[in-house]
Amino acid sequence: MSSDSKPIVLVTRQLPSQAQARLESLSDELTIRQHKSTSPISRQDLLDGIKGADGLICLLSEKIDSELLEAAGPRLKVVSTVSVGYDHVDTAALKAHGTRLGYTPDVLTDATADTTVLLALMASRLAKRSLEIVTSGTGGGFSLSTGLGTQFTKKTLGIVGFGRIGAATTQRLMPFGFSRVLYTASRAHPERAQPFKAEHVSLPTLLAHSDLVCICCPLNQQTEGMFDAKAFAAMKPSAILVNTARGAIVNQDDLLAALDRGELAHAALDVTVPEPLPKGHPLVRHPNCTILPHIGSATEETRNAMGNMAITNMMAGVFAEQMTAEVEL
Ligand SMILES: O=CC(=O)O
Repeated sequence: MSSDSKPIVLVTRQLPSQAQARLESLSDELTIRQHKSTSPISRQDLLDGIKGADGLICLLSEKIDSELLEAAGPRLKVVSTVSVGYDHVDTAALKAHGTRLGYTPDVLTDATADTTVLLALMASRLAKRSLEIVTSGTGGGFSLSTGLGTQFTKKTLGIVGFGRIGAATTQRLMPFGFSRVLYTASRAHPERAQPFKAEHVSLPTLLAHSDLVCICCPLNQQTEGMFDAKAFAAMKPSAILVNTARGAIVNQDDLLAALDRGELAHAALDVTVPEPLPKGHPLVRHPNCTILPHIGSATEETRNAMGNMAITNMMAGVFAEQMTAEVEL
């Protein structure tokens, strides 16, 4: 194919190594424009790079809206996001533009559930405090009565959003000894819940009874700001909150006030608004808040699988074929 007639694809980031090699192997079929960096593309470079493109591979850091679609022009057939969440995409604008949307569910379920467990254990066993003591050299060694965390034996687990990641998180946490599992979801999932005897309850009931609350739901109009002052006031003062979904599900000002008031014991967050939080942000400094830099799916295996699925979705979109995972717009 001559370079003039080859479809043009914009890729907004350096992909993980195996996926990058596959992308480069497609250069006979595609004209690839790539922001070959591990840092986000600037908005201006995105708007310039998308002009006349047939396909886009993007990340959750890029806002896909009508301005971008207008800059792209009528050839843009597919947006393929390297993420399971697509709250950064204006789906109505995409539909109106006649552009398909690919995403990467399933392949990141295990890694994200692992990260949720990691944060739950870090919070329950006060890992932030212990790491700081060792790093600052202020620790006095083994202590019988200080630095004591809590354990999950005979406690109640609350899962907010009982999709693939919520269920995988529950499966991993059950061996820690939870005696009861509650979940909220827009509808009951009896089959998914059955192995754990998980009970479908309202959010207030889940918050009132859970010792560990894990947010595993997508960000949308219903869930934005769902964890606000009222929700924190309803939690057990001994409870731990883990968020590996999206930062905007939690009202961070309300969370800070709730932690200061002792309305919950600890918040462990993989996601925040913005990402990263500015240096010295009160939540970063808070002794009862543990923050990771959005590493939910960050394993070699998973990120390569996500990159590969995004390439497959992009190719299917550009050549009018069936995608591995397409969002119904
Ligand atoms: O947060 C990551 C994703 O949505 O894949």
